[in-house]
Amino acid sequence: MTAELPGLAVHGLTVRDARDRVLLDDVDLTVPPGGRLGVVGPSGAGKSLLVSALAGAPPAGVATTGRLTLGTAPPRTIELGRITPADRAGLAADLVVIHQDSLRGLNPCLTIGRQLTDTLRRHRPDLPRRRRADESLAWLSRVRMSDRERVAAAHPHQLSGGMRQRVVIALALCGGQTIIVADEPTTALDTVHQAECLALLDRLCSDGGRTLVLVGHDLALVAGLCDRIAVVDTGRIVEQGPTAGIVSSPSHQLTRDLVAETRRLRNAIDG
Ligand SMILES: Nc1ncnc2c1ncn2[C@@H]1O[C@H](COP(=O)(O)OP(=O)(O)OP(=O)(O)O)[C@@H](O)[C@H]1O
Repeated sequence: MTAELPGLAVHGLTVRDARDRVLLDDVDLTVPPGGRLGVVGPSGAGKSLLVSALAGAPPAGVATTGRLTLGTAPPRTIELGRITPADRAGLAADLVVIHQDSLRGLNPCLTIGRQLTDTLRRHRPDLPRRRRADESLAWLSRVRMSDRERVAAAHPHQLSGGMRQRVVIALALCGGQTIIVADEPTTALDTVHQAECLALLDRLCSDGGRTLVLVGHDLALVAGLCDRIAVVDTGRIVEQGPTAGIVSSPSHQLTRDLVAETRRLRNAIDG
């Protein structure tokens, strides 16, 4: 990756449903290498559609146009309206999605250890086979699993929701992809586990210099991790800029409402 290339850029992303209703409207977003973009918006704004388009996997029944550029050297440009199998393989090598529902990110039939070694085999073929099990355990330590041998031997349903989400983070990061797209990665968790998972994501992304797109509806949570924020409403980016500016002087009414709600909650907690 070079400094001139974006980590990730999407241009003119438009998604229409079968009745030609526009669900995402000419979305442009750019994240520099190692940058962190938060995408915030209310329910139904189009956040999940954006994530699926970035992953090159729009839902069936919608028509997608636009261009995705991944700033690897050489840069990879993908026409989102006609994704080829080679595009999909390239995307999977560079970008990984963390979903809000940990069960969706895990195979219920395989142990956690097996899922980690399979991911390492697929994405890090350079890693000798005999080292995969140790590397899997090392990733379980990195996501703060105290009893990592037990976790490695467990199936997903034998773990708590917070543990599963930490496993999902380990699985997403162990493959070495440089771009992480996290779709409300902690929504299903209580606030303590939320904070723990976000701190992990923060640290592990920093360690690897990874590019992060963090999608969510909670402005405070997203602003805590990201250097830029884009606000999405009914399929459009209504405002974007550095986090400090968005929070201190929001210009769009939706952003003002989100900031006011965040302040109200903080004041209520502070008493
Ligand atoms: N497969 C689909 N076919 C048709 N319309 C869809 C499809 N998926 C989503 N939509 C519509 O697109 C709009 C945006 O949906 P999306 O799921 O992206 O919202 P969201 O911002 O992720 O909401 P939430 O925060 O509640 O998950 C909604 O009006 C939704 O009904």
